Amino acid sequence: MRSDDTIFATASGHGRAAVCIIRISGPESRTILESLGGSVPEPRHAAVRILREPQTGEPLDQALVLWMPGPRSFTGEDQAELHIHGGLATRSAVLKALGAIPHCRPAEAGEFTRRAFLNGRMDLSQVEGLADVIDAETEAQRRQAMLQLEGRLGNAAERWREGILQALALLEASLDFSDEGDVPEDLEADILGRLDDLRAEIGQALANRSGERLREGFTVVLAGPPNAGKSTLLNALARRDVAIVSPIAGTTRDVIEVHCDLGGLPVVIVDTAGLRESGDVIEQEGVSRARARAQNADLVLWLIPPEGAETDAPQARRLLRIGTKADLNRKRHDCDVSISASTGEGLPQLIAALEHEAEAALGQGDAILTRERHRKALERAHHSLEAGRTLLATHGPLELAAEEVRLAARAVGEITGRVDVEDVLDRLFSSFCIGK
Ligand SMILES: Nc1nc2c(c(=O)[nH]1)N(C=O)[C@@H](CNc1ccc(C(=O)N[C@@H](CCC(=O)O)C(=O)O)cc1)CN2
Ligand SMILES: Nc1nc2c(ncn2[C@@H]2O[C@H](COP(=O)(O)OP(=O)(O)OP(=O)(O)O)[C@@H](O)[C@H]2O)c(=O)[nH]1
Ligand SMILES: [Mg+2]
Repeated sequence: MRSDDTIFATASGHGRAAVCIIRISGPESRTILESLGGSVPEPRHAAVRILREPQTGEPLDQALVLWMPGPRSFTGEDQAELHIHGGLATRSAVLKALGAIPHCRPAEAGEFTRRAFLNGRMDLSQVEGLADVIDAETEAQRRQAMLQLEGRLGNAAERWREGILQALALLEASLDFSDEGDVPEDLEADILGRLDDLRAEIGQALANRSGERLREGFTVVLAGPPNAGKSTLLNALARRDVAIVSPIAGTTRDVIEVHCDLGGLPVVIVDTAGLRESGDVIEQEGVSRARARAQNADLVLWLIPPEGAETDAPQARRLLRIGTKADLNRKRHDCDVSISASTGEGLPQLIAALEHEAEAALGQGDAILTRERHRKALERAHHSLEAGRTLLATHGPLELAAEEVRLAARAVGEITGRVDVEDVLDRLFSSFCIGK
């Protein structure tokens, strides 16, 4: 796709709506605004215009228009916005008129943000933060994403990279000045101190895994024998009728996921097939999916009906035993919590326990790293710093020590995209919606 095209897209939702925003970015933006709206308003000041079909002069709509010349715009290039009436025919008429303008084409998913990145308006970590702001479903996710969009991760990564490059400069200088390959003692101690400090800081960021989990949500799998009341509990927690409930054992076969907000924290509740040996191949497939999900869950709720469970609980990282159907007056005493999804008894306690578990695992958004990509890059940096400092301390070849430090700087640079990250870009930008 040509990056000197002028691109346009609907930036608002796609149904019938009160107002629809069409955004335009690229060199033809000003000309387009003139040919549709007659005249261009003051930069960044909204003005009302009648939009007309450029060829025929036919009025298409009344709109609020914005002119945002580059580089002081979201994309860093000339941008315009049309805030039109949100009817379907209005939208297609305006989009059709735009499509007929030379060098002007519909935008690809994430292309506005890609241009903002390419024009240096935001770094890669901020682009990820923006994607997460759009996808945030709970308050804690929004807060974490917003901190990343504001540059918390990017600034830390840049600071680390500069520190590593300074240590590298000292190392390279000593390489040039020492004929024996020996670094003066005080300089060696200085470089070692710097490398160790950086390694410790990066190690600290790596130690906090809660950012990734907050981004993805805390996964709770409901598991238990058939008829234990798993789907009934899912419906109660979701407060809507998501899963089919019946007195027939083996009702649920597919894995059903519901995203919940528990006290601002994202919790994904997963209903699964009741665990039992079954001759039915479809049910058996459901059972093996249930076991797999339980194994990967942050928490398994093992639901035990009054009559008990014939099967053992599945393998799980963490498991709470929940006695179900407490209203049947046959309460079990071998459980962490007793509930009745019919009467609501015990549900507040269960929800409080879930909130507590989620909070312990997700923290309060104080983690700097939020994706596996960040962790992988910093693990490589950490490893190279370690290798570099060991080579230096044991008077190994200085060239090799310098190379390790160089690798560390490059690995940290991947976080902001200051070094080649081509493979990451396509995947990241295509995860955006069209118009962003
Ligand atoms: N109508 C509308 N709302 C929107 C956006 C948009 O593009 N259009 N955004 C986008 O998706 C977000 C806001 N993002 C933006 C970020 C920077 C600039 C910008 O032009 N910044 C200039 C300063 C402008 C000024 O100070 O008046 C700059 O940083 O130099 C614009 C939008 C959310 N809301
Ligand atoms: N009395 C009583 N009955 C319940 C309660 N919870 C569920 N049931 C009933 O138990 C039966 C099974 O409930 P489900 O929620 O479908 O059980 P399940 O664990 O999802 O079962 P499978 O999908 O077959 O594994 C239904 O008839 C429910 O109405 C409860 O708290 N009290
Ligand atoms: Mg079920």
